[in-house]
Amino acid sequence: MIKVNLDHSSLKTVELDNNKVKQIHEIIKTKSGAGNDFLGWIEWPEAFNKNEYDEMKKVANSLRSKIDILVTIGIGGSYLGIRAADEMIRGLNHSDKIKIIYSGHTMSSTYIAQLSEYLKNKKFGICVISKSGTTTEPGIAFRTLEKQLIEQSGIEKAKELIVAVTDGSRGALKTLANKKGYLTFTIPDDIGGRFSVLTPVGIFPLLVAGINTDNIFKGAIKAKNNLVQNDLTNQAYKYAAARNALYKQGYKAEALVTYELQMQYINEWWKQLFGESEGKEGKGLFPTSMVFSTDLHSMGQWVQEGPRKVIFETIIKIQNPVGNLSVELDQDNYDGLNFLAGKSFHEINSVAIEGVIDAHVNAGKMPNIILEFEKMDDEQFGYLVYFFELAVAMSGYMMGINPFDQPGVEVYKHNMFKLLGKPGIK
Ligand SMILES: O=P(O)(O)OC[C@H]1O[C@H](O)[C@H](O)[C@@H](O)[C@@H]1O
Repeated sequence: MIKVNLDHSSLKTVELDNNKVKQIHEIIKTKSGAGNDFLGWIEWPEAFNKNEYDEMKKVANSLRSKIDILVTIGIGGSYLGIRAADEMIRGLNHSDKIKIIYSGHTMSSTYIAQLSEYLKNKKFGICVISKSGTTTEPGIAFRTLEKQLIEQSGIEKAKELIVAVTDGSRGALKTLANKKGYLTFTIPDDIGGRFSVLTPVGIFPLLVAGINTDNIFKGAIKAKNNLVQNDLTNQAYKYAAARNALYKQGYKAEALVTYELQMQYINEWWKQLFGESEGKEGKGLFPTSMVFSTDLHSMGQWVQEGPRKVIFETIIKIQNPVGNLSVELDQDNYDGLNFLAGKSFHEINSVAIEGVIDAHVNAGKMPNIILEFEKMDDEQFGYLVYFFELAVAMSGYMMGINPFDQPGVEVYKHNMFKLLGKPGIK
């Protein structure tokens, strides 16, 4: 369901380090590398707690009958994957009765004030998500919106409308939820935040959104069963080895490019996955992203003629679109576009992809890795999550770092707490 095409990458097969891939495959398989206590995502698509899943389905169904809006409150791994899945699967203008609104990923006073205003007199529920249970952004957003929900619905009703997803036993959010009588679902200890979208972090809100999460798991299991080879025939490893080979040649950044507007948050989710996993010890490709053809009209000039050997592109190409409209024939043809009449939008988008690849690779000397995706639905979402998680494990180990920690993120948090006067922080 994902094929890696290196025809336009300028890489020769010998530049991909098959031996290293084989060694690291053993390390991943035997769980003997750095950060090996965070490999729970490997078995998760089959090993997840089925009773908890059934319970989540029940709670989500009951919540669907009581609300119009689900406000999820979370940041980083407790935010991006949910939005990525929702927008990719349901689309940007869907007709499902439940709308998801995201909060807790900003401390912008304007954003929270406007959201709070918007939620006045609306039927909403809250899913507050934090693995550590101590993150400031979701913590303060929850204080505000929880209070509003209680005021709007009364304390007893609010208890039915608030669900927390957090650690099974530790953290302030777990304590708070227990004390106040809010339902909780568990993020396993051995799955880090950025690897957690297939845990209750993503699955519970997506169930509330009416998304078929069985199909998401089906896709993830398919990936788990497909991506078993210990060498470059494994497509996730091939992608990891290719980006490492370009990194070795001196490239500093990788832009993930999608031609599908509703996959913009796949890009955002991917940026956290690769950025937090690899940006360590002075190493790591800078993960950036673009949406084409939108950004060709703003970034296209830089990509075509800016400095070379800085950035390479990884293009997501969708084989089968969801809908397939065609351009209409217009009698007057004032815009001169009748030469496109009868052609489908997908055909035109696909031709654009070919044209752009040719312009960027041949004229622009910009390597392109192509990721061929079969489609853009629930099953494909599960597949791509597993694919990229396995790829980043391989890629991070190839770079010689621990892909499963994020020590650098703590530095800003410490400074912020110090400036805000948090007790016990010097
Ligand atoms: O889920 P939480 O514990 O609230 O964490 C949310 C996010 O914030 C942290 O700063 C980490 O760097 C991320 O990896 C994490 O996804």
